[in-house]
Parts: sequence; C-alpha cells; structure tokens
Amino acid sequence: MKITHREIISRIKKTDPKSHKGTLGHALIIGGSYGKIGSVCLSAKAALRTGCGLATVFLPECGYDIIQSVVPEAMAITDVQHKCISDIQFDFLPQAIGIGLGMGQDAATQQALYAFLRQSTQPLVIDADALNILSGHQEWLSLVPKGSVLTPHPKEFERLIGKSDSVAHSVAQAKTFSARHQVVLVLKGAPTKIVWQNEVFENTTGNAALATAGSGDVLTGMITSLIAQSYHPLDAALIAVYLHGKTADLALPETGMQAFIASDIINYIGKAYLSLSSAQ
Ligand SMILES: NC(=O)C1=CN([C@@H]2O[C@H](COP(=O)(O)OP(=O)(O)OC[C@H]3O[C@@H](n4cnc5c(N)ncnc54)[C@H](OP(=O)(O)O)[C@@H]3O)[C@@H](O)[C@H]2O)[C@@H](O)CC1
Ligand SMILES: Nc1ncnc2c1ncn2[C@@H]1O[C@H](COP(=O)(O)OP(=O)(O)O)[C@@H](O)[C@H]1O
Ligand SMILES: [Mg+2]
Repeated sequence: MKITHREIISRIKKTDPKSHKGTLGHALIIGGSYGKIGSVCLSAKAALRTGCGLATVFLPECGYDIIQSVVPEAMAITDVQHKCISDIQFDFLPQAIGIGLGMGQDAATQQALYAFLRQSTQPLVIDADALNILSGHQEWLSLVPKGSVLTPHPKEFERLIGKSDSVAHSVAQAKTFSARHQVVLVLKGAPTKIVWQNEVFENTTGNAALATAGSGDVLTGMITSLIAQSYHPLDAALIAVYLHGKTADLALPETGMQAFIASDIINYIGKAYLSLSSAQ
C-alpha cells in the first residue's frame, strides 16, 4: 500500500486545545559519542518540532555543553563516561525512547545496551549503532520489546538480516523478521518501505535532497516524538516517514537540492504538517 496524503490524514490526531507539555508526551533520545553529538542534537530538536511536550537526551558527558547550547529546549542526562555511553540510567518514565544514533560500538556501550534491553518493556525506536550492535548479538533480539520500530538503512539492514538478491527478496526477509520479532521495520531508502508483519507500505514523499548526513537521525527523533504522543508505533512510523519526505519536497524549490541539510528537514516540519490540512 502507498503511504499517501489521504492515508496520513486518516491516521493523524487533532491536538486537544487543553493539552499541556505534560500531556503531549516525553521523548527520551539515547545516543551520541565523542565526535557524534550532532546526531542526538538533531534528533531531539526534530522530536520537539514533531510535537512532543518534553524531550530529554541521555548522552556521554562530553556532549553536555553541546546539547544544552544547541537545543536549549531539551533536557540532558549524562553518562558517567566522558566519550561514550556505558551505563544508561534515568529517573523518570518517558512515553517513548529512541536509541542508537551516533552511539558507537565501544565494548562498554554494547554492555550498556544489553542491560538496557533487559529491563525495557515499552516499544523503542532502534537506529544506527543500536542496530549494528544487535546485528552482532542476534540472541539479544529476543529482548527487544514487541511493537518496537527498527529503522535500518540498506547497509544496516544487510548487517542485521544478511545479503538479499533483490528488493523483493529483502522485503520478504523483512516480513519474516517483523512477524518473528513483532517489530515495525522502516527500510530507509528511495523510496522508504515500512514493513509490519505481512503488510508493506511504500512512501510517496521525499527526494535525493534527503541524501545528507543526519537525515536518519532526524527521522528517529520524529518517530520517537509521535510514539510519545500516544501514536501506535506503526502509525508513528508511517506519519514520520511521510512528513520527513514532505519537508524535502516543500524545501526543494526554496533551498535547492545540494544546499539542503538535515537541519532543513527540522525547519520544514511545520510546513509539512500544514500541508496536511491543505487539499491535495
Ligand atoms: N552529525 C552526526 O553526529 C552524525 C552521526 N551519524 C552516526 O554515525 C554512525 C555511522 O552511521 P553511518 O550510517 O554513516 O555509517 P554506516 O552504518 O557504516 O553506513 C554507511 C554505509 O551504508 C551504506 N548506505 C547508507 N545509506 C545507504 C543507502 N540509502 N543505499 C545504499 N547504501 C547505503 C553505504 O555503504 P556503501 O554503499 O558505501 O557500501 C555507506 O557507506 C551512526 O551512529 C550514525 O547515527 C550519522 O548519522 C551522520 C551524522
Ligand atoms: N535519494 C533519496 N531519496 C529519498 N530519500 C532518501 C534518499 N537518500 C536518503 N534518503 C533518506 O534519508 C535518510 C537517511 O538515513 P540514514 O542513512 O540513517 O542517515 P544518517 O545516519 O546520516 O542520519 C532516510 O530516511 C532515507 O530514506
Ligand atoms: Mg542513520
């Protein structure tokens, strides 16, 4: 099924005029490592622009000043380690958690992910290095909470599932994986496909302007934000992928293809939302 304007309109919820930041969901983004703090900055900002009430980032200590100055709207909790995540601890209950971006694969980070998964019960959004670590420890996949959203790009998908001979083969592999682990797979690409058990959804927005560093980190923040706002993980994935692509379609005549960067996706999320209420 195609992910169309009409399909997204039917899944989107109106914001209650009486809502406040405490009722719109608290998103937690876990990731970052020395030299890759930008990933979580982009993701947290994207989460807030997608509408959750609160966002917190858990990151290594070296990222504290950076996130506080780049995204002052987000709160920050730091790991005991300076350069990488080694022990994931927080003392509040987020409505959604995105994990893995810019996180690296240090041995301590791998153990921290294992300990985190062992005590996780709510659906997660799992991206980048969290996917890469799971690829190397397939036995940990049973710890991934049901209903989680996994967002591999083609290389991450290959690491997780193995090589496929064709697009049809990789979709078949994704269906089997989704059914076995009860997870939503967002197969990022051009176009992005979303697989939930036996269903396959194909996005209709986006263009090559999205082929830029941090584009996926932004998407992870958007999906996490929508789950925090009580969307079903499948709906969160469909809406986020559609809006993410729409930002690039709307921006193209204004920014041009080459100059478009991941921060522009964030800057156009508002216009992408507004385009949902205009007739198309
Ligand atoms: N500012 C920051 O802090 C940023 C931090 N980031 C963080 O960096 C970490 C590493 O993430 P990463 O994705 O760059 O590395 P990696 O998993 O080795 O994949 C690269 C290889 O995959 C392939 N490939 C990718 N897309 C493809 C496609 N559409 N279609 C086909 N192939 C595709 C392609 O392989 P090739 O074709 O070259 O064989 C490419 O060389 C991670 O933690 C991430 O969150 C980044 O988000 C950037 C901004
Ligand atoms: N040519 C393209 N057309 C449409 N979307 C694209 C294209 N290239 C990349 N994208 C999108 O950009 C994002 C890239 O994600 P990812 O590779 O994880 O980036 P990063 O890790 O740098 O944040 C995905 O959502 C993907 O679908
Ligand atoms: Mg990525």
